[in-house]
Amino acid sequence: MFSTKEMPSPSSLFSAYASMTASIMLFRSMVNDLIPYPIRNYLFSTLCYFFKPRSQILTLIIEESNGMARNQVYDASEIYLCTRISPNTKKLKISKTPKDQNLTIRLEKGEKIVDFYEGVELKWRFVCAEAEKSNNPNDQFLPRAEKRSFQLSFHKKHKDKVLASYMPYILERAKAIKDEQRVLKMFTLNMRNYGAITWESINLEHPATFETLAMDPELKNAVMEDLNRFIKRKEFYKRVGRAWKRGYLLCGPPGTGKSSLVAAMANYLKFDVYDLQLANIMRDSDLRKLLPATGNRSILVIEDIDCSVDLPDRRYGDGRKQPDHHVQLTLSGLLNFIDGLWSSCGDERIIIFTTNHKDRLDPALLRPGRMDMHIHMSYCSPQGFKLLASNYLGIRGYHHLFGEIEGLLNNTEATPAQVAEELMKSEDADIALEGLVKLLKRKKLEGDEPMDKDAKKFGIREAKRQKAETKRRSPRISRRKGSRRRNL
Ligand SMILES: Nc1ncnc2c1ncn2[C@@H]1O[C@H](COP(=O)(O)OP(=O)(O)OP(=O)(O)O)[C@@H](O)[C@H]1O
Ligand SMILES: [Mg+2]
Repeated sequence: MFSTKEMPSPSSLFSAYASMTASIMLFRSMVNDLIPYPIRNYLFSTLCYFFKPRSQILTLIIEESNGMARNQVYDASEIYLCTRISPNTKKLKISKTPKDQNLTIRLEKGEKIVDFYEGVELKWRFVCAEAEKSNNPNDQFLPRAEKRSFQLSFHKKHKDKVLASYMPYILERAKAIKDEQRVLKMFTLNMRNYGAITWESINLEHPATFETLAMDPELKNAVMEDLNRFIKRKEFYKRVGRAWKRGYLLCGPPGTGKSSLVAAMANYLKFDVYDLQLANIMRDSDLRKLLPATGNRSILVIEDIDCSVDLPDRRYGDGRKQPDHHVQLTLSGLLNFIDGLWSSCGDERIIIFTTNHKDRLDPALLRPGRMDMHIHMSYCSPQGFKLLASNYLGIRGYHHLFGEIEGLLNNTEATPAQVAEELMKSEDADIALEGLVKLLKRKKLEGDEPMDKDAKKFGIREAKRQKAETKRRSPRISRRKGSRRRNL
């Protein structure tokens, strides 16, 4: 403790302060005179660097484009953040183009979002700044472009986790969201003038799914599992040196759901469909052009393979016979194309052949290893009928006509298409099911149902033979013009 006597007087304190200030000013003016400005500036910023309190926050800047190319991390973040919008978000931009199925939601400038990943807090901010002025005098009247970016801030100690785990997670999630919203395309052949042939696309809006498909439940599961395995095995295919492709042969009578199954597969995998109508292909060179022009993640479908190939007398669309190099497009020729050219380009491809007559197919197609899975679509079973009744009429449980219908289905060959058609005739379940009972009884009376198993097999074979015979006799050109029903 100071006694009052020992305390410095205010006048001595003031004079000490005045002399210190004078010395500092003298020192400052000496420094200003002796040390040039850039060096002073450098020394000052270095001192600031050492004495500034250290921030524990790391901020990543994710810009929209990386020079000329778009930044995939930005696009993925934009998609991902739409799923993380909290009630605290104040402004959002929404839009929808005619092509979009859903509303597109985007953050507005300056909006913030807080996300949590494995216990780490991540703060996102959407930043929108005016782009730098262009030096090009022609651009001076154009509106200044915006430079958009996301700023992602988090504690420095999580840097590795964010870069190695959170970022890949965002890319993966964004891909899954995009796949879900993807509008599938259906490509068909477009004949141009002078015989040029190209793919033309429309949106594929076929509503068939595995849930709505009436087929043997075990077979349905087997197909779905096969597709799942195929999708997951990119690395496996690479390791064993095989092209990442899979082939299915769908066979069964007309109206058993082959085309519906193709659509269900496309909807399930979110793959585009390329419908290759072989009857329209005149030249080998068309195939060479068309097959590599198909996209990844797609299904190449060749319907009715039994009647599309081995046309010995292919003509131009106008009926003129092709001059010297008249082409016979054989199945083995096509398979060679598929094995060679098609296999060497692209990934995640599926090829599907459909046929009503497996027995008429070239053995080359049936050879083991050629098509990975043979799927037999058959007549409507009692189980299949129940699924259709539930889908079409909303009957989930019991109906008094079920017993009779199931009995009739066991003894008649009604296709799911025929059953579905009857069920669509009335919204009243009683009326629709009575209609179906009548149809099945009529089919039974007409003798569709043979007495025993062997006779039944013979009946199917005979019907097939007759149908094939009719087809063979009909002029080919009319088939090419589209007399075959295309359901996809
Ligand atoms: N298994 C099924 N499950 C549900 N609906 C089906 C089934 N099979 C056929 N249908 C109905 O019948 C219609 C025709 O079926 P689809 O075109 O799939 O038969 P397909 O086997 O391809 O016949 P085709 O051999 O004549 O090409 C479908 O649009 C669908 O409504
Ligand atoms: Mg079909």
